[in-house]
Amino acid sequence: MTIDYSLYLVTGRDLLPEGMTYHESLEESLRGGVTVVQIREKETDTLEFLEIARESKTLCDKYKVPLIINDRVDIALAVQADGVHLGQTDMPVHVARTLLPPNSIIGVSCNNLDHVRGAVADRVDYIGIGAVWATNTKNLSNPVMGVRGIGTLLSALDGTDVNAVAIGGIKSDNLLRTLHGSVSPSGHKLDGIAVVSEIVASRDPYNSTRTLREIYTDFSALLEQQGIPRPAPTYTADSIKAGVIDLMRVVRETNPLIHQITNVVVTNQSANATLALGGSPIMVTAPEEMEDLSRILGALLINFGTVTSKEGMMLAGKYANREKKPVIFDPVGVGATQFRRQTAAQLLNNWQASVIKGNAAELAALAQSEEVQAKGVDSVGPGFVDPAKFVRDLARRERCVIALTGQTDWVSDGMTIIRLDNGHQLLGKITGSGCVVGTCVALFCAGAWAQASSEASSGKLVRGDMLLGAVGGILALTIAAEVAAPQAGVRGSGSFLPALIDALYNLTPESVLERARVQVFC
Ligand SMILES: Nc1ncnc2c1ncn2[C@@H]1O[C@H](COP(=O)(O)OP(=O)(O)OP(=O)(O)O)[C@@H](O)[C@H]1O
Ligand SMILES: Cc1ncsc1CCO
Repeated sequence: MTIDYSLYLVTGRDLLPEGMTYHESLEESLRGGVTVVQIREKETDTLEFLEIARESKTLCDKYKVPLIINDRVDIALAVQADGVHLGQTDMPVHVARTLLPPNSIIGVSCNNLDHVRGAVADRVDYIGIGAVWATNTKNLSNPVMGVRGIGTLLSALDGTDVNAVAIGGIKSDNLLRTLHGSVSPSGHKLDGIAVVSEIVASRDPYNSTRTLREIYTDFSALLEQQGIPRPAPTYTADSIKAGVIDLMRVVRETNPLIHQITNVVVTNQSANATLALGGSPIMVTAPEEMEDLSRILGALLINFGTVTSKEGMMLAGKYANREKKPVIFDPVGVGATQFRRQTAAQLLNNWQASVIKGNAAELAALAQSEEVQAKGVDSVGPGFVDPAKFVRDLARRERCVIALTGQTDWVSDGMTIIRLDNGHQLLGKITGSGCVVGTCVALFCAGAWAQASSEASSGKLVRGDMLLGAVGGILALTIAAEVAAPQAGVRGSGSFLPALIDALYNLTPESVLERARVQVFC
């Protein structure tokens, strides 16, 4: 039997809001579009469970939705349910199979690779993987694995026809993030998501279900679109330059608020660079402020050069994702310490970056490559043998734009690769030039966000062309450096910095068009 796992409801009567009957809640969620129903009644006596199962079966039949019973093979048999869902300590799959009619659906809960391998060997129909997020729902005491954990387990399903549903704390405000992030490095995706309290505890289960359905459908439509090859070439060097000067105009006209959680070394120069290019900086770190800020900001920059509030970084990215705002991540010195490696992994598990920007050593550490070595926050040595392939592969793995900085800058969204050859060697002589690149990228991404329509971002985790935003930010700073360095007052790196801010302030579209050295590879 083939079933649509996309919106899998797990019931739990203990979560029903006061005044809402089980029957009413289930019927409303079926009307709203749940595609599978699992009844989970851990504490209920057999007779009561049987009654609930009968009532559910009648309702599910009415809406032609399959009914799965948690744990109790006898109840599934008694009400002729479509299948059972088994936990790791419930009846073994092969025993359940001998008891159930042929073609019954069998699903198993998995929270580690051994569970998944076991389920594949047992030829189950689907696995439930979780918990994705922390949850208060009773009976869901599985370890929280985050979207990256889900992706790792999905790898073990490559080449099989076992379906996968993620479970644990999935709500309308993290669904898109869950769907985008829960992908294995080989590209294996979820077949559905299981929801408990967002629907069962809702006073309006019909509309709660519709909202989840809409998000799922938009995401699926986007995936289908991505399967269709793009007409090549989508970008040319000229279209990139024209797009960048247009973003420069949008930034100056819209004066976006750029929220920057950055390091103490560069905070002042980053705020001044933001103002010089026409944006408004806000450099706050307190976790309590993140939700309010997410609604008004144009882009968020998270630079962990000096981590002062990990919680603030966690929340800021989460809320920015919810608002489809650009999130620029600069994992400064990520390879330098174990703490930094762990923090980067935790942050990327919590939110989706729109652009990850770093020097060769930082991006190598993020990609777990030994090819480039670090000295604290600096990159040492000649860099990657094949930087174009490196940025493209990392962009595919992280499903975001990657900007690799250095004497030559490389940017990719996983399809297009762009090489940029502007800059000046004095940029390497001031601290935090890479950090200010991150600020400029955030500004141009905010411009891209302001320019895009909300319809065009349907199903996407961020609104606007982040590839163009990343290229724009890099070109603005590197071209400003070329303009600043030969100025009469510049006698070394000390006087270079204020001249650089002046050059950002006076940057003209003409000088960007004239100087930009852009090469596009598709
Ligand atoms: N020798 C150079 N010639 C031209 N441009 C350079 C040179 N060095 C750096 N740049 C430019 O400076 C910007 C910052 O790059 P870099 O890779 O040095 O950052 P970073 O190492 O992260 O800096 P920091 O850690 O100080 O913030 C890049 O966009 C790059 O184009
Ligand atoms: C020097 C330095 N140390 C931590 S962050 C930073 C700024 C450049 O990355």
